[in-house]
Amino acid sequence: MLVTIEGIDGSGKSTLVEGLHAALADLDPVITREPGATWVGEAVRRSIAENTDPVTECLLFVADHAAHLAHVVRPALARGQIVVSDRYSDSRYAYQGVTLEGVIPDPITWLRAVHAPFTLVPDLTFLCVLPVSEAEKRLKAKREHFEDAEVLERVQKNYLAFARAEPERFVLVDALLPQEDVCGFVADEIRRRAQ
Ligand SMILES: Nc1ncnc2c1ncn2[C@@H]1O[C@H](COP(=O)(O)OP(=O)(O)O)[C@@H](O)[C@H]1O
Ligand SMILES: Cc1cn([C@H]2C[C@H](O)[C@@H](COP(=O)(O)OP(=O)(O)O)O2)c(=O)[nH]c1=O
Repeated sequence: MLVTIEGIDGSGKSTLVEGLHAALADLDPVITREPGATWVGEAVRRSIAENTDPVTECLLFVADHAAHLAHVVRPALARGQIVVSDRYSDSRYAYQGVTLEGVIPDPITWLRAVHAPFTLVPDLTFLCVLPVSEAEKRLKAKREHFEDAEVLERVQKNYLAFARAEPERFVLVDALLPQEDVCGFVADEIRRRAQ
């Protein structure tokens, strides 16, 4: 079973995934992430740091996804393990759908077409949702660089549209709840679906 965790910067994904290590330990899941599960992530980090052009950055994110699938996700699924990924293909559709606006016509359709021949669609996707103002408050306390509020609003709008279009795959998570409640809810839902 392939489970993905999505949401805007500061929505609590890393914190949630950290909690899932303990909460799901008996299921022995492979807990992984995009970008950065393989060395290709280093190229992505560099492109983010150097503010490269949006097409180059997008294609590096896609390369990171391809390497993640080939070297981590597919082998783990073949071994019968549950895979939980902090960000996955929907991050591209939501974020690069915004960054490629005005650069490539209909970017989300293009992004889906680029992924379709080689990606694996997740069985279950948790979307952490909270007001952008709250995410920014959390991020300000934590780090220097993050997307600006206007971009995050548009990214979250994309995510919510994807969730409406695929209600059987997406589960909305109230990211304003305390960390333990978020983790408990997600862990219970993964156990229920894994049966
Ligand atoms: N449920 C929560 N309630 C309050 N603060 C949270 C919650 N989850 C995470 N945080 C805090 O918000 C900040 C961003 O969380 P993080 O997990 O890094 O988000 P993301 O990985 O989605 O960017 C961190 O400082 C974290 O401690
Ligand atoms: C995986 C992915 C991430 N991103 C963005 C989201 C973040 O702003 C940045 C780094 O991702 P990440 O390290 O997951 O940041 P965070 O912990 O805040 O969620 O890259 C994309 O734009 N496209 C993608 O496909």
